[in-house]
This record gives sequence, structure tokens and C-alpha cells, in this order.
Amino acid sequence: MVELVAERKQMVSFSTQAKSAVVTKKPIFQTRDLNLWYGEDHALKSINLELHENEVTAIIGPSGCGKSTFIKTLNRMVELIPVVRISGDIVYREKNILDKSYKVEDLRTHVGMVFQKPNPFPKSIYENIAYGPKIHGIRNKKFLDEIVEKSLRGAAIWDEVKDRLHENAYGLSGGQQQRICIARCLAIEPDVILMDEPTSALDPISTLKIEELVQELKKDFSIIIVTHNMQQAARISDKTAFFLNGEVIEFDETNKIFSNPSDKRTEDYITGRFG
Ligand SMILES: Nc1ncnc2c1ncn2[C@@H]1O[C@H](COP(=O)(O)OP(=O)(O)OP(=O)(O)O)[C@@H](O)[C@H]1O
Repeated sequence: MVELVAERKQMVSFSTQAKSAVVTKKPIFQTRDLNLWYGEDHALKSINLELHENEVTAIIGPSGCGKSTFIKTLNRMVELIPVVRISGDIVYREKNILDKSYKVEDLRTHVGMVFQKPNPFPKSIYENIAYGPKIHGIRNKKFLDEIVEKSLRGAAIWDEVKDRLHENAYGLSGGQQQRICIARCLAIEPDVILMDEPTSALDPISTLKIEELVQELKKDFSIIIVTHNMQQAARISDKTAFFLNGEVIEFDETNKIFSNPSDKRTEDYITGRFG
């Protein structure tokens, strides 16, 4: 435990140095009194959060506290579940995405998602990446080739797959498949990338690659990541939100959450006393 605290403090010191040069960032998502019910089950309780662009926001908390539900409200995936009822506002770039006039198809072009288990399509590596742009009407082969290369480079997997672009993506390792899924997400040029425990099914080396990638990607995108891994949250995020029983108990700079949390329940969770 002492080593863990020392490691966190060191990580905090790095992130504090990095942040000293940061200017004020624009809000990307603001939730206002956001509540969500699955039937009678009140899964999100009056969530008020402001998430900023070009930052990594980690969502942490014990199993069943509403982490996945929360990020799935941000791209309105959760409303595919018939029993779901939502109240409050989710403002994305100054527009309320819960407003009936806001088209979910538009939202999905701005907000991409990477899931816990890599889920490439049973198609070639090339087709996995070209799929989204093709749906958006891009047919020009040269242009598609450029998008595929740029997206695979962006996901730090180009060198590993450039000579096998027309092989099935299922032939790749789990870590490579997850980076293909990130590249697929980048190909639609999103603004925000939601990640739901993207490394929980991966080995430590693949996990490290994804963590390094997240640090690169935040220069161009805003990233909201659900993680059960406290060290991962401390290593890669700028801000952390601690959820418990559907509520946000604490939301702050990651260095503050991990070195000097305001709420006893946050401290108990990050030091492993429960969850
Ligand atoms: N499809 C669903 N139908 C009904 N209830 C659901 C559904 N999905 C989640 N819930 C309930 O909502 C609550 C929050 O679940 P959620 O999956 O968001 O938690 P989580 O923090 O992501 O958990 P985990 O860390 O285990 O993935 C839980 O009580 C869960 O049982």
C-alpha cells in the first residue's frame, strides 16, 4: 500500500507539471440534474458534471454504481433499452442532446465509443476502418486509402498491419483488435471518444499501449474512460469522477482525488477498503 501511494504521488507530480502550462479548456459535455431509471431502479441520481475538451476524464466506482450507464447516456446508446427513462439535460457543445430535435445519427458522428471487449467486424482490417466513412458517402478509393492509413497510424497500429490490410481482423491479437476498434472510431473523425473499460480484457503490454495511445489521442480528442483500475485512472486521466450508488460523490483533478480526496468514501474506495 505504501508503494502504491508513493507511485500515485509520483504520477501526480508528473501530471501537475504537465498541467501547469494548460490554459482554460472549453466544456464539451455538461450534465444538469441528469437522472436515469431502468424501470423502478434509479441508476443515475442528479448528475451534474462539466467535462472539458482535450482532457481525459476517468469514471471510477464499484461495480453497479452506474459508470457504464453514464457514458452510454452521453451517446444516447442507453435509450435503446426499452425500460429506460431519463430526465435532466445533457449539453454537448452547447446543444441539449436529449432534446427531441437532436438527431442521434449526428451525435454518433461526433461521439465514438470503444467497448470492453474488442468487437471488430468479421471483415478485413481495411474494411473495418473504411466502413464508417463509406456509410457517410465516401467512395473515392484514394481518399478511403488515406483515411484508413491515417486512422491506423492514429491508433498506433499502422506498422503492425500495413502489410496485411486485406486479412480478416479476427486474425489479430486482442490488443491489436482493440486498437483496430479505436482506429475505426477515429475514421469517423469524432470529437469525443467514450471508452468503457477498454483494457480490462487485455494483457499488460497491450494495456500499456492503449494507455500511451490515450495520452496521444487527447491532443486531438476528448476522452471519457470507465476504468476499474485505480492505477490506470491515476496514470492517464486529468480529471476523475467517483460514482457510488448512482451518485457522483466527488469530481476533481485526478491528482487531488488520488492524493487528497475531499470525501471519506472516495478515500475508502481508492485505498481499496471497498469495491
Ligand atoms: N439493461 C439494464 N436493465 C436493467 N438494469 C440495468 C441495465 N443495465 C444496468 N442496469 C442496472 O443499473 C445499475 C448500474 O449499472 P452499470 O452497468 O451502469 O454499472 P457499472 O458501474 O458500469 O458496473 P460494472 O463496473 O459492474 O460494469 C445496476 O444496478 C444495474 O443492475
